[in-house]
Amino acid sequence: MTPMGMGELWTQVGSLMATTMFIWTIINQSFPHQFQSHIKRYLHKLIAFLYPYITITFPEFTGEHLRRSEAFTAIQNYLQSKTSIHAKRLKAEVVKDSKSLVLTMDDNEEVLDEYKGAKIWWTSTKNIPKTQSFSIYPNSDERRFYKLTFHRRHRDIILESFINHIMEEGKAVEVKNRQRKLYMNNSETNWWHRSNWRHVPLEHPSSFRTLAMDPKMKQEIVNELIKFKNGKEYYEKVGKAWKRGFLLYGPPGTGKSSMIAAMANFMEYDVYDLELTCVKDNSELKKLLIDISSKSIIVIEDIDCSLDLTRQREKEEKKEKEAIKKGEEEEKKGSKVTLSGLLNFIDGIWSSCGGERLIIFTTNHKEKLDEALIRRGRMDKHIEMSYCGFEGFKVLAMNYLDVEWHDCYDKIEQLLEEIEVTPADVAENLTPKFEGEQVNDCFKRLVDVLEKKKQESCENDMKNNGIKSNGVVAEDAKENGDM
Ligand SMILES: Nc1ncnc2c1ncn2[C@@H]1O[C@H](COP(=O)(O)OP(=O)(O)OP(=O)(O)O)[C@@H](O)[C@H]1O
Ligand SMILES: [Mg+2]
Repeated sequence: MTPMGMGELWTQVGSLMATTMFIWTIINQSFPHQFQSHIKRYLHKLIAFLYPYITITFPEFTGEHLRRSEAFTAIQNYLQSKTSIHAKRLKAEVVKDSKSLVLTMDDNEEVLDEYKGAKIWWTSTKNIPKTQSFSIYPNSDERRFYKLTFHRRHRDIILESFINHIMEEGKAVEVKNRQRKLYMNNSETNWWHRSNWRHVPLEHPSSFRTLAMDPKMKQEIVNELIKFKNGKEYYEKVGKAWKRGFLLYGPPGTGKSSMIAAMANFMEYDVYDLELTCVKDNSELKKLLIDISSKSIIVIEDIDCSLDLTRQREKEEKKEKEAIKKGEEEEKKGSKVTLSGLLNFIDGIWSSCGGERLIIFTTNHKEKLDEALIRRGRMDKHIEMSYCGFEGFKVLAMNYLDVEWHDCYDKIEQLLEEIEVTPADVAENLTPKFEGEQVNDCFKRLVDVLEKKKQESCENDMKNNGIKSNGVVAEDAKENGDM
């Protein structure tokens, strides 16, 4: 049956119902009471025979506080693709937190859907307000509904699995369409801005395709992320909170921040950039943690610089004594977050609320960090971001110059084996400096820079060896009593 056919059927059924009501009134007046119950039963059978459809209504707002219904939003998202293909009258709406316009079917439009062989009709309707009144809330009469109509023989399929199916599909579309956010912790909360986090849209273009690093390692990380994303049941089975810690370490400019952005884009997660020095104490840290949603990455960049957490346990006693000496005045300054507070943040009982989270620390000096902070289980995977190798260079050349191979590649490969240069340096030299700069010129600049670096490093080696050998000569001379 076409959607139009369905509409026509309803019109006919409407007039049939009116006729039935009319006959019913006559029966009520003319027939004795004992006949009425028989007639009533047959009339119900007749109506059910003529109209074997069931309707479920999903209103837009629910509850006393007129909250937007989750089911309505899920259906709106679920119907998007079907609406744009089948509906003739569409409505384009800007929906909160969505990165693009959402196309919905216009009022009184009808869309046919199918699920496991069952035909389903979706209609969008709106209650017209009877009275005009001013209110900050939508008029109680002026509410939209989605109506779901299906044949009663499909009752089980619809109620048992179709409703769950649309909720899941709708939520998945919402996650895909939402504008992801980059949050930073708010050092000042006041009565007009009480949230612990501020946010901006997350629009970093980094991806695993553009990341220059060992391809094997890259693939390993991607596989691990996929496993994590699909790991809800696995984490439940092993009785662990659904989160994973990554430690990214390596010299400046090797792509640690770019890796975080690539991970966020790949996972479609929000990023919470936690600046520890702005957090007053451990209890504020806990409050921040509670406000973090699931499907997110919590990042603490340069963890070795954030707080004096490095080898803190060793220093603990010494520090305590110093604190007493300096008095309370001194303690009031800066952050009072302790190592144990941070450890609790990562894997304490509170850290499991929310679920589906990655925690990433970055550092330039892994060796400076306290063992407890980075042990497996807290920072499950340690990823070294290192100097640019030939494979990484090829990715950068493709990104920046769209070149797969060039005559100078052999030379560059050899140079990259001999010297240490960061991907950031390589990228900078491959970037055309003016409109129309030739690929050859960019490669020549890079080769020149690499050769210069090689020469500098040779000179440094020679100098160091010289000092060393002079030193040895001096020592030998001392031993022999020549000096
Ligand atoms: N591995 C890489 N792949 C692609 N681009 C890179 C890579 N490493 C660095 N870059 C380029 O260099 C710039 C700086 O890199 P990034 O900020 O990721 O380095 P970092 O390791 O976080 O440095 P820092 O330790 O100073 O924070 C990036 O904007 C990016 O363009
Ligand atoms: Mg960085």
